Amino acid sequence: MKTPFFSSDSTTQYIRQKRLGAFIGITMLAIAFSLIEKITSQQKQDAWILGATFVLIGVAYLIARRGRYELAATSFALTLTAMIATIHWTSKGIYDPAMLAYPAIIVFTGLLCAPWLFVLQCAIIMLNMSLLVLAEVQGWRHSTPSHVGLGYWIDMSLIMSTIAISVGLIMKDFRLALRALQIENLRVSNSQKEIEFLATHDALTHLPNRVLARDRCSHALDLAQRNQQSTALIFIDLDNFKTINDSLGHAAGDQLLVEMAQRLRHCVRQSDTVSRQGGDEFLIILEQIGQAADAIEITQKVIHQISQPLQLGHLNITATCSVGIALANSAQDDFDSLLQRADMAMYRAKASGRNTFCLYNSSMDTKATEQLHLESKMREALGNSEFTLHYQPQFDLQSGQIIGAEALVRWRHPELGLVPPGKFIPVAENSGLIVEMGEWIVFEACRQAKEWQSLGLGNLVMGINISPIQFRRGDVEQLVTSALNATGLAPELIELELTESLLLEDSQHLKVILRNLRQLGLRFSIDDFGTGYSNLSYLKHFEVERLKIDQSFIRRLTEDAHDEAIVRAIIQVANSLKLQLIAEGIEDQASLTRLIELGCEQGQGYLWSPALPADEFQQFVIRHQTSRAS
Ligand SMILES: Nc1nc2c(ncn2[C@@H]2O[C@H](COP(=O)(O)O[C@H]3[C@@H](O)[C@H](n4cnc5c(=O)[nH]c(N)nc54)O[C@@H]3COP(=O)(O)O)[C@@H](O)[C@H]2O)c(=O)[nH]1
Repeated sequence: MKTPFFSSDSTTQYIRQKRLGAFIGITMLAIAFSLIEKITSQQKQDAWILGATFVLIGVAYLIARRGRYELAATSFALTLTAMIATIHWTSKGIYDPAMLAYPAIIVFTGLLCAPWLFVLQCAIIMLNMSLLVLAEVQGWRHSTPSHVGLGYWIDMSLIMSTIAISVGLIMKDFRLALRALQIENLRVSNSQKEIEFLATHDALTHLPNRVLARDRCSHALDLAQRNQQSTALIFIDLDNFKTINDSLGHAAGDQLLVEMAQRLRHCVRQSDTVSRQGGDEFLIILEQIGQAADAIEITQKVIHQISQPLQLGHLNITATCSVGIALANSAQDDFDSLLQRADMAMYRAKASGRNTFCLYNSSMDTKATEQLHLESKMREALGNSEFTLHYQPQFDLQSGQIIGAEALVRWRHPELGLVPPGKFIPVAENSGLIVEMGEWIVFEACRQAKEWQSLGLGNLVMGINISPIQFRRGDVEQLVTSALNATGLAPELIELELTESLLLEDSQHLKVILRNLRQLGLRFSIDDFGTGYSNLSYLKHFEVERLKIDQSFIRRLTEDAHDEAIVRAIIQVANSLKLQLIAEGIEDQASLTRLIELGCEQGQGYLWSPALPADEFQQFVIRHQTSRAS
């Protein structure tokens, strides 16, 4: 139902209810005064009418108190109309001061009652006045002007003050409603501005988003074309942002992004655009630049600024970034093509060790196409069972016993032949395919280990390489648990080989997974130990059983004093941390002898055997065990 006041929301409803009470109260007071005056001046008829009206309005008041506001307002309006009409006919007709109350009653009904009542009331008043005038004109009734005296003054004053107070209240409501309307308008216009801003800007950093960056870049490309200049797109990706976010929390991550956004803004001119693409990726569009050297200079400034220390809570953090630069060099270049090239260059910068930049060149396209080609072949290979596992035996150097095997994946492609893992594992990692491939590897390695155990080959520990990407994108805990359940292999016979770079991420998520797997009984080793980082503090946070000395140190062990020094240091670290140690890549007797002298306990390498297909490995172990027994 349509309501006669501003709107039907709860605020106006409240105002209407409050006003109904006030109007009834004021009117009852005025009628009470008038009633006293009529009684004292012996105007019995008027006194009866006023008395009846007082009672009826009192009833309306009680109805309102019970929450039936519509009914209360209707009875109040009709009672007043009936009272005035009756007074006109019983008292001084058209000369009666009660005539003055009509406008107030009309306003009241218009404000508080239903529209139909307003129309009905106006019709009743018009009809009543017409009949009064008709009666006067026809001489059926003769109205005498009011006697001007105290009674007249009281009637007029009561009517006028009732109207004045009611109008005053209405004006107050009106002003309140106007103010509410203004505030609402302001709020709407602010929200509209905010929506417009967010359509083109990033909510966290307030930098232009990709939509605006695209627009600015197109504009810059047009301008550069006209002025025979170039446009550079710089793609910035913060290194290890996920680690910071995971370990310090999202609030700290947000603070870092806001700070980095400000630093980037300070690196460029006002006319250049700094944009946030999402996550930890930013873009800079350099307008009207002359040559690549200009973009490189700004990129170096960016790398320097980003690597300045930053206070996050109580920690002093140093962030770094990897940057790709692409320069527009033809009229066909657009935002998307530039972005794709800058992105490729950024990945190249990441691959070459992070905290550096790379300028795009066309050879990257060839490499990228090759990788895409390999990636699609790998997807097919997974379906066609072209992957297989080879196993390299691992030895106890004192006893000469085989203690385990490392599972190493191989790809036999029908046309490409045997593709080395060094070529396809990085592509699988970049594309995320390593997750699916890794699932197959874990299941197959567990199945094979169980089979050998059942065949009586002994309790060989199976080493399985797990890529950091599997921890980030896959569910390693779930994977290993289901592989163990499915094959029935004892968890102690599995060793997951982790990379140093993974443990350096120091993520809470990783700690939880490793702790849960350790509780199952699994072992862990650190692969390629010694190649990565001098800071070994991560060994405190992650419990591992074994370090694997990288083969690059073993290869020149007997020729290079440096390598020997490193191997000796690693052996000392392992001894003091009470960790097992295995040297990989042992190819000759001299290296083996030296390693035993230095105190290394375990080894693997071509000296004994390369990684072998499962059946050959089985024969190898049987031969080895037989020769040792005889
Ligand atoms: N995530 C996974 N990564 C895997 C898996 N299988 C292999 N890989 C990784 O690929 C890289 C290359 O592996 P591969 O070509 O198999 O080379 C391994 C050995 O064959 C080789 N090796 C062993 N002994 C010798 C030796 O005496 N001389 C010599 N020149 N090479 C030798 O070394 C590689 C051992 O690698 P790792 O112990 O892992 O460091 C390699 O990085 C593999 O990790 C997989 O299933 N998942």
